[in-house]
Amino acid sequence: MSGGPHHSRISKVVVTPVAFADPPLLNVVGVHQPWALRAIVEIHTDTGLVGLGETYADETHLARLDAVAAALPGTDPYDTHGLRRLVVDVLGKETGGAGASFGGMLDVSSAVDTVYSPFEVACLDLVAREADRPVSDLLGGAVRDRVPFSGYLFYKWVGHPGSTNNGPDDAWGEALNPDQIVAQANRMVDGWGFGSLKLKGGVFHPDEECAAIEALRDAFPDLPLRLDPNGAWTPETSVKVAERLAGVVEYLEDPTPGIEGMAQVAARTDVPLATNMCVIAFEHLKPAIAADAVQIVLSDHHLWGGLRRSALLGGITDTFGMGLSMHSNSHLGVSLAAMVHLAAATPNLTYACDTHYPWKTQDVVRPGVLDFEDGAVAVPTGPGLGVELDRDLLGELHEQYLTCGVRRREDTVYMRSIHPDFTPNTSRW
Ligand SMILES: O=C([O-])C(=O)C[C@H](O)[C@@H](O)C(=O)[O-]
Ligand SMILES: [Mg+2]
Repeated sequence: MSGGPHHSRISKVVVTPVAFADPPLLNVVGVHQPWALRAIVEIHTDTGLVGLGETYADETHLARLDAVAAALPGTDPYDTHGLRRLVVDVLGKETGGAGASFGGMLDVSSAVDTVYSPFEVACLDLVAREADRPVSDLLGGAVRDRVPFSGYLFYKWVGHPGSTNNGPDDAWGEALNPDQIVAQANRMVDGWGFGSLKLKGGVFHPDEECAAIEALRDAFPDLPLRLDPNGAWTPETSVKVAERLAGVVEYLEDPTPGIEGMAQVAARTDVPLATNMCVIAFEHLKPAIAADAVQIVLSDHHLWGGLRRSALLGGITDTFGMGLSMHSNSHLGVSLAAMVHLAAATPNLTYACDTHYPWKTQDVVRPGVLDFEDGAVAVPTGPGLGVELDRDLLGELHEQYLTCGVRRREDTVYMRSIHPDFTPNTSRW
């Protein structure tokens, strides 16, 4: 028998959809449903290791994850280029070559990136566990040992009308005016120690949202502030808001939709513009840079094709003298761990990252690793991502998925079930 080393192979892949209680957070397209969905990806090897990933769980996406999961056994967890080719191949077959949209908003290459991401993260978790090193070491090593996050403020209702999850009212209370937003910010800062704040806008007239930012400035004179209306304003309105909030916000995020609209605004203000809407895939970088449309890109490893491609994005923004920040969606601890390792190993990530983490009351990972102190999470130093699944909690949240009835994120549909005349506020003001 030859005495060469045994190279681990993927033996089994499990994708578990989960649902967790989500408060009624308002945004430009509606309101969060009572349940947020995620999928937890586990990749097992024939050497007995398990690597973890986390992603969205809309049913179209889930079907794609399952198709890739079925094709993975026997492959090499170190071969992430091979993994990507496999995802392209599987998605091509699944869509009959007709193209693949994700959640009705992303194009083919983004669907590949989005499906590839949790498998890549799980493979890196595996490889790092095998090497007994943290994932950040696979990304070039941590350049910081703590990753700062911003407190993510939302306008919100007191509770979900007619829903029993979270009880009729959640612990956060109503936030529909500047005083209530300041109260919410106090709770965020007191509980988590955040050193910067982001307000999700696009819900009310821009004058009201500017007043909320000004109230936050009065209440927290030293904290950097951001406002993100997700494209609710015209370029003209965006310029007016930028004039009003110049020197108050560190950046305005997606004030208006599209690279062209953002470029019109950028030409008329010195307030930096950030985006996680008009630059969401590599092919958007060239036109955005050529038009000088955005000064800051928000990375997101779930959308940009995993941790290594997000690191590549960091290199590109650095090359072109752009800022880099990090976007989030409602997520659990596996995603947070991956975000922390990526941020730790990205030298030019100079803004505090976004996170929805404080809004959730349930998780699938064992507690004690990802604690917020002074608004930052210490980079896990154990092997891999550094987080372990709690099988009981995973089972509980999977059961919630099975019974909750939600199968995709539909903020507008849910809002219309409460306010039938609602139309999304995109470019409304
Ligand atoms: O920065 C952003 O655009 C987001 O965080 C997008 C999210 O979907 C946010 O609007 C939300 O959770 O409602
Ligand atoms: Mg945004």
